[in-house]
Amino acid sequence: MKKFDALLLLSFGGPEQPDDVMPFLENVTRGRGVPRERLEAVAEHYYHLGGRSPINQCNRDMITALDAELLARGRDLPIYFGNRNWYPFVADTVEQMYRDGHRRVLVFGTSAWDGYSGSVQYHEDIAGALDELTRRIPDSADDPMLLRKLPQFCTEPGFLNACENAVRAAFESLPADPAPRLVFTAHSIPLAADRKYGPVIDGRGIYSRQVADASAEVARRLGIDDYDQVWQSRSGPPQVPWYEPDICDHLTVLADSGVQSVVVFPIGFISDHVEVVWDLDNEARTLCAERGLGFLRAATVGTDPTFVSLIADLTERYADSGGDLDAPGIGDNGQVNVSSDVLRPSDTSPGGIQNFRFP
Ligand SMILES: CC1=C(CCC(=O)O)c2cc3nc(cc4[nH]c(cc5[nH]c(cc1n2)c(C)c5CCC(=O)O)c(CCC(=O)O)c4C)C(CCC(=O)O)=C3C
Ligand SMILES: [Fe+2]
Repeated sequence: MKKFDALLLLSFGGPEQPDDVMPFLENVTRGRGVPRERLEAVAEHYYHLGGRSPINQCNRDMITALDAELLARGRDLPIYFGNRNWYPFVADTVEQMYRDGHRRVLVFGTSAWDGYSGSVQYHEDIAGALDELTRRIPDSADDPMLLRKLPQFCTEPGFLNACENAVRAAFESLPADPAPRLVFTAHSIPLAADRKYGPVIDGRGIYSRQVADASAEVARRLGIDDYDQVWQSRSGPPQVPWYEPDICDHLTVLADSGVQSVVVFPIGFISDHVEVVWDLDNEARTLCAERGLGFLRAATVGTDPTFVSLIADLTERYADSGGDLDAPGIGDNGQVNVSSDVLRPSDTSPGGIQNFRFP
């Protein structure tokens, strides 16, 4: 039986220079009904940052940190980098991995959450890249490749620990009195989109419930009873309902109600990309400055050793437990041939462990 012998870090991608911005945004929004005006407004955010998103560098930093951690554990597992929306595109990376001889590949996706954007869309990316591989290298059918997507990690203690560390560090850097208000934020999505990925409980889909549950758990660990969990970076046509309140509207309400300072923690994202450095560090911070509301944005989990360690744990947990090509592909949740001693209850959920193979 072949062993998993490489890891693919699969992410969103971002532009590297001003000329990349519009083509990148067109890739992101193709077929998604985002109004042109919203696209142009978002392009401005990227231009303000020099036409460059920090996301690719964040991911490269993660690869460096993870590489060191895996080596320290005695695992020599090359890590490759592929994206959905910009270079290096995942189909090119998967082709390169194939040409380099890898046939059993683990995939780490850079979103913690279930639902379409965080999980299903990454599954589509993997399936699409494999499909493309069979066109680019028709012979690959005779010597096929298996990609195994590691599970969503929003309930993993390693992730929650890293979140807790980030928020605690923010609070410790501020005077304790008056206590700042803790505000969690994540990417808003349309209510209808959320309800497509369940189970739906009290009208909410899995993504919004996971964000609420993870926020509650981080607050509980910190002994904070009173906090808010809000949304950010809404797009889409105005008549379509998305999750609210928006972070900026909410900060206005807090300022009006006499709150003096806030710690904003972007629990929805793992690195300091544009939604964080523009929407929070710029828009939300400016609004707070105008309102006289103290603002501190807690760090994303980034390359916190606790978080890097979690990814290494996930890698090790699933690397040694079978890579047979007769394992079921996507849609066959719960039947992937992971040995039962490592299988977690959440592995059999849609965001759990998934094998993808040709075709
Ligand atoms: C849930 C979620 C995550 C978290 C899960 C995950 O991390 O994957 C996430 C992450 C990200 N979203 C990002 C950027 C963008 N998202 C957009 C649009 C949208 N996001 C959505 C949801 C999410 N997005 C949705 C429902 C849309 C509407 C269009 C659609 O239904 O797909 C648009 C188009 C313009 C606009 O409308 O804002 C852009 C440019 C970047 C990269 C930032 C950088 O470049 O540094 C990252 C990490
Ligand atoms: Fe997004």
